[in-house]
Amino acid sequence: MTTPLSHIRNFSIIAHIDHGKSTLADRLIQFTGGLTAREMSAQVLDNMDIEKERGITIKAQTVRLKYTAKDGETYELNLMDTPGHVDFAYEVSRSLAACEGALLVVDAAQGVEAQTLANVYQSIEHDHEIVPVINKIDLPAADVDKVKAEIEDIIGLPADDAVLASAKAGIGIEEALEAIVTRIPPPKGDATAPLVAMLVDSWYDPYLGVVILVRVVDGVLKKGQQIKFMQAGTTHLIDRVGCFTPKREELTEIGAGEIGFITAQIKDVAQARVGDTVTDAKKPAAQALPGFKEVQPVVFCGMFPTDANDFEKLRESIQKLRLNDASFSFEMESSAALGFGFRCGFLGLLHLEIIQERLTREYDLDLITTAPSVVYKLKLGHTKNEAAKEIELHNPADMPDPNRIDEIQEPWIEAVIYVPDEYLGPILKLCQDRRGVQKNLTYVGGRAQITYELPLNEVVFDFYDRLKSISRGYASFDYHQIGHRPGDLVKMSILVNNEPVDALSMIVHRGTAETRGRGMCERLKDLIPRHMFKIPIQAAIGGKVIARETIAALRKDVTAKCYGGDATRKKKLLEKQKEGKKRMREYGNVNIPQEAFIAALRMGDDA
Ligand SMILES: Nc1nc2c(ncn2[C@@H]2O[C@H](COP(=O)(O)OP(=O)(O)OP(=O)(O)O)[C@@H](O)[C@H]2O)c(=O)[nH]1
Repeated sequence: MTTPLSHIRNFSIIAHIDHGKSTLADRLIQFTGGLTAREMSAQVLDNMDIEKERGITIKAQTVRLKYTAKDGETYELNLMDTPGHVDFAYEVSRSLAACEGALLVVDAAQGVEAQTLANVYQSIEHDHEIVPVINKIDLPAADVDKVKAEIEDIIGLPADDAVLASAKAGIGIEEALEAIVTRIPPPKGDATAPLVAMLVDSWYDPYLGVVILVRVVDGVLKKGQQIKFMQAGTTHLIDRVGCFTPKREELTEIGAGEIGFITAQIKDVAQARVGDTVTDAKKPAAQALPGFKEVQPVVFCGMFPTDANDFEKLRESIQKLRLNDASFSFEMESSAALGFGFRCGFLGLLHLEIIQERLTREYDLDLITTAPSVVYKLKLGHTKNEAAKEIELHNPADMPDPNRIDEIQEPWIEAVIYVPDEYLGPILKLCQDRRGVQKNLTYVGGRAQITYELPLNEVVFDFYDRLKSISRGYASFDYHQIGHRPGDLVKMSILVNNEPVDALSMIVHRGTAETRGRGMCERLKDLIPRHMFKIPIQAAIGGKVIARETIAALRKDVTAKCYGGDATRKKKLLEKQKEGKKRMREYGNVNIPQEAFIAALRMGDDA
């Protein structure tokens, strides 16, 4: 038996990072008896190690709670946890589409922040009923009245009846549950219509294969049913249906308005894309649900094993990770200097770092990650043998002959930054330095809301970190892509000991090339250890060197006395010095430590 629509409530919790979403979710689970105190681990919804360590939610999870309200009725509450970082915005959007309402958690000491706003607007777009929850009222710095005023002024939501809570201390939990039942509307749907369900999330489970989270809109999903994914066009036989309480529980069916999981002997998450519509294969719905969007990786980098013998291990590990994350892409790549590896695509730099960290930590791999790059569009003129064409460039090392390039286009974003007044000046300078175009600037209650258009390339590497450090953590930031635009862009090569290092080459704006080149050389100078010989580090555009640093020799330079002598003699001497040394990853005899590749891109204070 499925629960009647009137007794179902589907809601998510939206919040800025660290405002207490996961802690509140855990409390709701605990209060409704989903888990005994002993079963509650530190945080049940954030179930990946890295999520716990970084304190961020990556994959959306849904928990079904049974709550007997003060009206004496028992309700089925489906709580969706949503990721909080800009890199995972699409997953947030899908989760929101599966709900009728949201708890808006705002930190009583921090107040409304940019991510809160971005999520609230999305939630409002989905016609949600939003219940403000002012959390962390136990903190000495809590200022409930100020936060209420902010919710009303900035977001435009009535905050008089906001729930006052401390998720940590367990205050206001029942009030939050009552608000869910009384203020959030039940789902609408037609249990007798043909099956229409939204694919909200999918992940790989070693025992069950691909697990798919669905929100049934109309009809019923049953074990043994033949289903069809309308976008993918594939059909599958459902072998399990169930829900999480948060323990996995098997059911016989998931009815209209409900959220639950299915398995259907699917091997690869790429076959179950978030946003697809699930219908009955024999009695399909006339129309798919709106809003399906293929998520595209925006940041690319190469990943190579430090030890060439680990290539197969890297391939297997990447394949395993990909099983659980269809938004991450990879293809084989070979480089003269680095050997065999993979070119991988990510939703953002945080996504990249998470995957890199998992490969290193969970799969015990020693990796070299090349300079991340966004995707450029190139217009190429015709040659004797080839017609004019447009190509996408994922790897700066593949840049064609500049003479053939008619135009280079780079991706742009619109960013909304939210910052207390006193940090406004430095933030505007940062945006300006990153080639930003200011679109809007408004003040709301001592804070500025700034809208900028920026080239993604200038944001991807360390913009977020810089923003946080300039504003002592108070600025917040959210963005979406707004398409490609032509730019005066050039490829900058980095030469270490006169050898170009492909993995460090990057595409830069001509106007900032010199500053960037100088910055790169200076940072590399610190990152590369001293060797037996002097190492020139140069940044060059085409054949022209635009910046240079030199790493002094560690001890007496044995080649110094051969100036004017021939190159082979120099080489012999160097070979001799190298004898007996461990083989290292080398570029023209220079060993570059792996952290140098990303670290060199962090632009620091100079840009
Ligand atoms: N003092 C106090 N601290 C709280 C309260 N609720 C949560 N915290 C703390 O705030 C920090 C962030 O809480 P989380 O629940 O992980 O925040 P989150 O919003 O889920 O963060 P993301 O998953 O990154 O979006 C943790 O250190 C919590 O212990 C509260 O009511 N009072």
